[in-house]
Amino acid sequence: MDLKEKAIASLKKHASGDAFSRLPAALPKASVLIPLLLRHGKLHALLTVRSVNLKHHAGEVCFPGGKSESGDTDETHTALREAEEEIGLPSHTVQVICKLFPVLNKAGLLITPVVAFIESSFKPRPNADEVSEVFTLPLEFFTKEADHSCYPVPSVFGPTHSFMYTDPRTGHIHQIWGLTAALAVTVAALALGKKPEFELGFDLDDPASAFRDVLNRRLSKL
Ligand SMILES: CC(C)(COP(=O)(O)O)[C@@H](O)C(=O)NCCC(=O)NCCSC(=O)CC(=O)O
Ligand SMILES: Nc1ncnc2c1ncn2[C@@H]1O[C@H](COP(=O)(O)O)[C@@H](OP(=O)(O)O)[C@H]1O
Ligand SMILES: [Mg+2]
Repeated sequence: MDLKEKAIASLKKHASGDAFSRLPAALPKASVLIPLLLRHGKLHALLTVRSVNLKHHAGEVCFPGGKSESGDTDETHTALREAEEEIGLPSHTVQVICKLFPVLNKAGLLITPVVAFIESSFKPRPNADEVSEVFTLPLEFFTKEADHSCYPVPSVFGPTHSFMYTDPRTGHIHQIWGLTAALAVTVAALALGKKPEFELGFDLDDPASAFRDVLNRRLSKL
């Protein structure tokens, strides 16, 4: 099996399917697309920098995504629609792999991560109202200790992870932390079949249990 096939097989083992379709319908929902691609024979992930003019998470690094709209058929549709709106990613060129377990953010938004492969030749067209920059980085970056720090402050699940990534293409230094870092670490570990060099805070052999526990704890407080 090549790198991409291995990643797909491994990610699919952790697919949540529709296990969470019976959560309270009143919970506001959002999706993020975690776009993976092959570059120079390695798996990479694509991230965006949010416009500084946005009301929420201004200037932060995040995956393409956003809130569910009434016309969306499901969580995957939301992720693909948002990625098309934000970075001009044509939905028909995306190979969706699976949905992972949803996470509840501090604002009470239930966020479903949708993992997908995109074409290596994709050229982003950022929508300047929402996205100021798009960059890709090797997925294995999220398994290394070198540019990583961890704070005991609880994030969506486990402690808060933070990475400082210097993009060799632009020289820009990006901080990737909180929800986005947690998702990136999880997907990197699953797709590469490689435990991070640092303590993650949950069992990688069964991330679903960690997600479910945190979600149930948060839901019981709503
Ligand atoms: C997917 C969102 C939650 C909603 O999309 P939209 O704002 O409508 O475009 C998006 O805001 C998002 O991905 N936010 C997280 C960005 C991030 O990871 N920032 C780091 C710290 S905040 C955090 O960890 C999560 C939290 O708020 O609980
Ligand atoms: N054309 C536009 N101009 C400015 N902001 C826009 C916009 N379209 C969407 N937004 C804002 O961008 C944010 C993300 O939207 P989405 O969920 O579609 O990704 C939302 O704001 P906040 O979440 O910051 O309040 C939304 O109001
Ligand atoms: Mg968005």
